[in-house]
Amino acid sequence: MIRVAVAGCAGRMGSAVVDAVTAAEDVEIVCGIDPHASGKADAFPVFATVTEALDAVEADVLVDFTQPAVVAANLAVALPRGVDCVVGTTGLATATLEELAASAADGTCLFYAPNFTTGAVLMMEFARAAAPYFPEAEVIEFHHCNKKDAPSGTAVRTAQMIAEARSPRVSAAPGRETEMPGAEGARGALVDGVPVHAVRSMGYVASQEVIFGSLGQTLTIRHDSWDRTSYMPGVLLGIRSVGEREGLIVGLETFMD
Ligand SMILES: NC(=O)C1=CN([C@@H]2O[C@H](COP(=O)(O)OP(=O)(O)OC[C@H]3O[C@@H](n4cnc5c(N)ncnc54)[C@H](OP(=O)(O)O)[C@@H]3O)[C@@H](O)[C@H]2O)C=CC1
Ligand SMILES: O=C(O)C1=N[C@H](C(=O)O)C[C@H](O)C1
Repeated sequence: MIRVAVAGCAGRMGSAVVDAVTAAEDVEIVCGIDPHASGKADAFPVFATVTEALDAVEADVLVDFTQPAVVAANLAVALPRGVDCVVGTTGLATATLEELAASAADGTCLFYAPNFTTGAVLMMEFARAAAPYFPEAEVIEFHHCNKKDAPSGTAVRTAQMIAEARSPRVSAAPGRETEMPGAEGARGALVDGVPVHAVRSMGYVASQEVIFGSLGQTLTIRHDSWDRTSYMPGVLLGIRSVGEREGLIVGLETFMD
């Protein structure tokens, strides 16, 4: 049995992780961590902080779906203790992930996936494949209105992958210089040179379009998560895989066949 602690266990993603881990036969929840849910009667103990949790309970893996402002502090407690971390919380800079991984005990893995759905991983891989052939590329991401970070972690990773793969030719699409006074941001935020547009609305879980353009043609790659169960096979794959790995790993594709 892989013993799992879930940080953010009362949240939208954390509660879905609790359900998925509970339903799986080879993994078990040993505790949850959530500041406003701690002490509530449950099938497992819930603590207010990761420190309290790991002082009280033996865990092999910490799964973190919390908030951009708190995730680094949670990982800074777990990694030096040798607890492998499976992280879905977005908003962490690559440099911060590298620093946290360097603080880990020997043999410990920090696994971060900006998106745990197979479909989004493929969308990013298709975008990487298309990037060399299209001079223009823009990302539009659509999320529920409770999301705390913009742009999304998936959009940032997509833009990075496009930037790495595209030819050095400069885009001919107009940028900030065309934005009208009072409408700054109309051309999106530039992430590694790729314009990213963030839509927030009731009705969405998570969707993204990557639009490529060249002479007389566009190519649109779109992915939709309609339900948070879409992330759970990827989260379970991460939990089952980190025990065999060490150091920083970014992206679910590392563990996909
Ligand atoms: N990688 C992926 O595939 C996905 C990533 N995400 C990311 O996961 C994160 C969580 O999203 P979501 O579930 O929607 O957010 P929620 O706000 O629904 O859940 C976050 C939970 O974490 C709790 N929390 C706050 N501080 C701490 C702490 N220090 N320790 C433990 N728990 C804490 C919150 O409590 P309280 O509200 O009381 O403060 C809340 O219950 C976001 O960064 C989101 O972008 C989301 C979906 C998929
Ligand atoms: O907050 C969310 O909901 C999601 N966050 C991740 C991100 O920022 O990319 C993954 C997915 O888009 C859902």
